[in-house]
Amino acid sequence: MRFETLNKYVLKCPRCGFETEASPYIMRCPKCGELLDALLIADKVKLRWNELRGRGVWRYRDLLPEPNSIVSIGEGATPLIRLRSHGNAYIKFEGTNPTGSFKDRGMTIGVSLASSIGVKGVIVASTGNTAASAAAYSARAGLNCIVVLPKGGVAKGKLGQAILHGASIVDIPGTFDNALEYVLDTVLINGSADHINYYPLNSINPWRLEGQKTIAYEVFEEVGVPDYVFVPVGNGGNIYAIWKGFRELMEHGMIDHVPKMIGVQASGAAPMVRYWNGAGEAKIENPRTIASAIRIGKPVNWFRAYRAVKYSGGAFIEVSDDEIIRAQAMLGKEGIGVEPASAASLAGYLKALGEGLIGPSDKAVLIATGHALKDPDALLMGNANMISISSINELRNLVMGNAIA
Ligand SMILES: Cc1ncc(COP(=O)(O)O)c(C=O)c1O
Ligand SMILES: N[C@@H](CCOP(=O)(O)O)C(=O)O
Repeated sequence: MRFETLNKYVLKCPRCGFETEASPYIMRCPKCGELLDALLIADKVKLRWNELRGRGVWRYRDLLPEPNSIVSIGEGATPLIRLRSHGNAYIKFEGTNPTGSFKDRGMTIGVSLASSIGVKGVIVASTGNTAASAAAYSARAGLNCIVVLPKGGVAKGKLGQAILHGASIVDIPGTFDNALEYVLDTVLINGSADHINYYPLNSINPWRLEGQKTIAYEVFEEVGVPDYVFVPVGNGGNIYAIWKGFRELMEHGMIDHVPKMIGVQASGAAPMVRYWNGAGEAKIENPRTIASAIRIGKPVNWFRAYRAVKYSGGAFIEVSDDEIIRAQAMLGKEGIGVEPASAASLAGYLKALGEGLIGPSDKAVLIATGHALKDPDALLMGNANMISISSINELRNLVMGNAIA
């Protein structure tokens, strides 16, 4: 069956070269099992960069799937904020997306596609943000949504969002890696989801990642090609998507090189760093970190993430939970509220600067993937500037006087 909405794409296996007509359902290579890349066919793309209209993800529709009807809540067009403390570093603040994370860029494409192929609902495994986003977009589309979560492993804000948007919440014992295994074993047969009424929208789905690649397009419009892009890495889809976006700009003659992609992981959950350093497979058991969004031991997109870093000339680095929390507080002092996983990109940037991996004059974009309100417990662990008073006079003294530093 031919899918008109995807007709400017082909699906290709990056490992064995298998190629097939684009389909919303086929996600893994039927020959070797690798995740398939959705590649634009150059002569089917009519890119009119100077005529781009609108804001956000769909501004770049020339380079995206084009479903008949679009399910959108206003995703993308996030601010790029220059750090006061480090003038060559810019925060791409994905926390301003409709559900507070970069996942919305992908869900607008994924849920639009799900809607146009006529499934009953969507299904995801999640550490929380994918669940919140899938729940909101499927509610918008009038589709059911099943979210499979590691019991006790999801921050309250995200769980609350999934509840608010009416998702069916299934929790399982174990980690996110177990949850994803449950979902993939349920929905994929020979790498395809064509037999099932619930459309999988984790990052194995190459169409969802097409939405996330628009981060690269926005960065390009805002500051050109930075020297480095720092990305927190969990399941590994986002760093690949951003690299793919820059690669496509290069393939269409808009730029002549891509930025070096730096994948940042928490040291207790750093399978990509382990693989990068030649210390074993990109897998660890029992990942541990305060940054629950990236508490992932077996990144399903490990090969995609690896290619993004390797072919851009970047690196994978790890940061401790203390460094993450310090970076979160530092951003807080600049008025930018991010959840712990998102602060990993600043923590990684500071580490890379400190170790001389990058220089202070290099232009770096740090992807701040999710909003601070996602994880209120992490915020409440910080040192509060709380002062208890019991009279108006005490407040007057504070305001008039010297009691507040
Ligand atoms: C806030 C946040 N940051 C970073 C990540 C990591 O992204 P990826 O899984 O695409 O590597 C996730 C989810 O995985 C996330 O929710
Ligand atoms: N942090 C993610 C983990 C799942 O990643 P996905 O990109 O495969 O959906 C989440 O928010 O659940």
